[in-house]
Amino acid sequence: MLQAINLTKKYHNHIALDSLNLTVNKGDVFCLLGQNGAGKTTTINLFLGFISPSKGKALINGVLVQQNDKTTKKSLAYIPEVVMLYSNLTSIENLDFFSRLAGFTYSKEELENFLLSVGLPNEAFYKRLGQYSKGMRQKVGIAIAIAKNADVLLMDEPTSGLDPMAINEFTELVKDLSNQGKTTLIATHDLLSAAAIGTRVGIMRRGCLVHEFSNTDINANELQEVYLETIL
Ligand SMILES: Nc1ncnc2c1ncn2[C@@H]1O[C@H](COP(=O)(O)OP(=O)(O)OP(=O)(O)O)[C@@H](O)[C@H]1O
Repeated sequence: MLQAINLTKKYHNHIALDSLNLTVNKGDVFCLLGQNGAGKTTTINLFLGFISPSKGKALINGVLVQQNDKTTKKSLAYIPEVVMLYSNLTSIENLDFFSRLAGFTYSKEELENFLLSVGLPNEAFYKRLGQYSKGMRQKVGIAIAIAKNADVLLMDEPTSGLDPMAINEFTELVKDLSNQGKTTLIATHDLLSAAAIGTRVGIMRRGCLVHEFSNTDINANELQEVYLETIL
């Protein structure tokens, strides 16, 4: 579970995030929408402990996030827009390396099963990442998150630059993870994906969360209308 309590980040006199109150429960996929500079990445960075709040708290599974404290990082996986992996290693080697870093040692068969579970084709397992598309790299990133046993996933612009087929595969994968009980927070500009994946959707404006919907409250067209009204 993720919680923000009056979470605030100031840079000098500029408020990047203004008293955010948010709870993302187990199994929820919360999609944060908002224009450039609305405060989405700041929110993610505060949960990651990359930056510290000026006021308020970020909690992961009830534990306070603190910069340079590894406690909350163990239950977290971060999928950035471009997943950073070793291009000269295969996906199996990357997965093995990052799993060991997180304290897990898996057999070859177990590693292959993680990659299969995210929909990576067998023939890609032993190819170097340098030959992978963006969508395939992202799948390896998600396999690493699963292998690390992370129950909270933070994603920043995960569908940016993906083709429609890859977006569709990503959507199905996130839904599966949600059904398995993962807690997911996604910062995105992709309204259609947010409407398709989000169990909840929030719209930010100038550091504030100004709207919050459950997926049963709103469809993609209505979401687009509210979004456009919000940013005008
Ligand atoms: N290190 C920093 N120093 C000063 N201001 C910053 C810093 N990081 C972010 N900001 C400011 O904080 C505000 C929120 O930025 P943030 O990156 O969270 O927005 P965003 O919603 O993720 O935007 P985008 O969609 O472009 O990624 C912006 O006004 C940005 O300029």
